[in-house]
Amino acid sequence: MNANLATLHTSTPSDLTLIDNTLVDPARTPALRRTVPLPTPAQLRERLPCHPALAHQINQQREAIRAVLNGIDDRLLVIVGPCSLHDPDSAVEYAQRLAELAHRVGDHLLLVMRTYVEKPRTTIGWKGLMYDPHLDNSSDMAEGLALSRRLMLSIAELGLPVATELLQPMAAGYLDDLLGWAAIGARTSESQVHREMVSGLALPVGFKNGTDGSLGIACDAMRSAAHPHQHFGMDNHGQPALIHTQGNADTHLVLRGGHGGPNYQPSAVAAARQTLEKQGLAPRIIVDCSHANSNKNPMLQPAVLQSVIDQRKAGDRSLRGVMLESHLFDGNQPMGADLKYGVSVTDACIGWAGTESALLDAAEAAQI
Ligand SMILES: O=C[C@H](O)[C@H](O)COP(=O)(O)O
Ligand SMILES: C=C(OP(=O)(O)O)C(=O)O
Repeated sequence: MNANLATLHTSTPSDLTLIDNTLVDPARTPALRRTVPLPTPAQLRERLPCHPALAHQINQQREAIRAVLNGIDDRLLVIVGPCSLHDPDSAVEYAQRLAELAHRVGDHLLLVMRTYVEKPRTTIGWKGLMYDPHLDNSSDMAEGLALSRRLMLSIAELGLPVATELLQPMAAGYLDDLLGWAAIGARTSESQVHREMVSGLALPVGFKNGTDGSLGIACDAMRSAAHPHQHFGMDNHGQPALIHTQGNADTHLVLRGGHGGPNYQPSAVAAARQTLEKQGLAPRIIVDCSHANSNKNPMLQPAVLQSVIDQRKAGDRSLRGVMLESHLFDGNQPMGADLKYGVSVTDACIGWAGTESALLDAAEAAQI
């Protein structure tokens, strides 16, 4: 017999043990999978409630974002903030500065804070505050969920609309009542499960083009999410459920560039607009000034923002908003023991000084 085959582990029926009504081989299964119970979305919402006045504010913010996306309000939507939140103190300090700036530029720009607590990874890496709030691979997700919700509540209390990427559909119920806007990222726009989830969300959602630059998956996503779905899911009490959704009419395209380069230039935006129109989709476009649109060089983001403003001034009203990755200080840093305050631990960001000046310039340019 082949020596490799002889060393293969083979279980006999008597080795099998009943765990959770499933017969498993205990010599193998525990090493592959371990489960830790988490609170349900309803339990977390009860512990950290969104009180009626705040819920009313969030509904009004969703309406304001819809009005911008639909061209009823001529302001530019600006979804701005850290690539990821990793430290509550710097997140709140950032939010305080942004809330103050939001008032100053509010006649021309509608500011929404990126409050990203889940990170999609190309391969592996830190997955965000929700998954690993102590930043040490201890993966205290119960604390991560609570901390994420607490932070979003604090940011919303400052009067800012809250934006995030919804990456894990089962986690959406812990946070979605606090969101003014959400993104489906480049790595998940093609996913049926995400499209189903979006079809049941009562908020505006941007679908990003794929990492290869393809618009088709985001357009398909918008068409799919506009429809009612019946899908498998979990209700807010943690019960597996058949979910019936109504369809979401408030989706839009987010151009983030791709492997072939940026797609914010006038020719790329015109092509995107035509693609949307050909498919009967509303020409609502947001440009992500970061990622492949800035070749991951955060210092190029203001130039991308300027191009969007110039295109709007030249008459392109399909451009309804921008995204910027911004933190208190420029750049990023590797995850480690001595983290610098206010510096991103994921993608490099533009610092507050550069952010503030780019947004003040944008507001001024919008009035001319
Ligand atoms: O915006 C963040 C990153 O671009 C995204 O999470 C992918 O990151 P990674 O390629 O470092 O895994
Ligand atoms: C991951 C992000 O973007 P994308 O999906 O475009 O890579 C992000 O905005 O954090």
